[in-house]
Amino acid sequence: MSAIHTMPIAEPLLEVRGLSAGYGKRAVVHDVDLTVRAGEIRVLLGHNGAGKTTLVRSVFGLIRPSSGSVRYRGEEITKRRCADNVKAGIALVPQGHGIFRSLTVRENLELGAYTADDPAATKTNRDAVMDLFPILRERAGQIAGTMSGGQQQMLAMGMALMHRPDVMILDEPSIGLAPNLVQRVMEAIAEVNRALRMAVLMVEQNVVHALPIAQSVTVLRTGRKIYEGAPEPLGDRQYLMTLF
Ligand SMILES: Nc1ncnc2c1ncn2[C@@H]1O[C@H](COP(=O)(O)OP(=O)(O)OP(=O)(O)O)[C@@H](O)[C@H]1O
Repeated sequence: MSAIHTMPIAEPLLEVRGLSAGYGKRAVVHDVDLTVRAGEIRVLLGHNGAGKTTLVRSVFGLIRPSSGSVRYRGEEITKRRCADNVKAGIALVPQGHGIFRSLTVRENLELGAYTADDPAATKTNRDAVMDLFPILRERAGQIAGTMSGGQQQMLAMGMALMHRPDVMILDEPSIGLAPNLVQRVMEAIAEVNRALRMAVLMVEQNVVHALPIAQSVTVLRTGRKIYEGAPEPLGDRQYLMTLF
């Protein structure tokens, strides 16, 4: 008798269902479903203004959705405060890094653990983050704003990792970076995902650099989901053009 081998499907960590959100009376995201499974990298693609940032900020609790729900590990978290989401294991690295430019790298990492009240754990986590990003150890005493854009992005991720999240939401980590730095940042994201088995939801416009590290992809156009699936079909430029 032959056995049927199937890949185990990882449990869903974040489940977004029918989410709509906007600003005042203006609806920007319409009825979007999206799932992030444990350990995967899901890339959220779409043009400028497609609603990607609005969607991830709504998931994280920075914007109150007008309808729909967000569940984390099966628990309803729609409209929960973002500080509680951070404590529960969700991290957001905002567009433009969100670092404190006039503080040192070390101080930034310590501020990344601001909701933790265990100095010993903070030190252990800081050491672990510096093992993952050796440049942050080398530059520990440097003023963060004087580092390169790529290094600042690593620091922003390092700050998010201080809480040992299970899922990290990255909003356009490639923005403003030279192509060689984009490549390095993508490799760092893939490495963090592998080493920590941490799920990633990454907003990107840079299809060329984002697709190689994606395990699943969602594409938004004018606030609606128009593609959901594997990254491979999007490698076909002509097909991609029909979506964008
Ligand atoms: N704070 C705000 N107030 C009002 N409208 C906003 C606000 N932020 C974004 N918008 C509008 O919502 C729409 C979606 O913006 P959003 O930033 O979510 O898109 P995006 O896909 O992330 O784009 P980008 O790649 O440029 O960041 C845009 O038309 C934008 O002008």
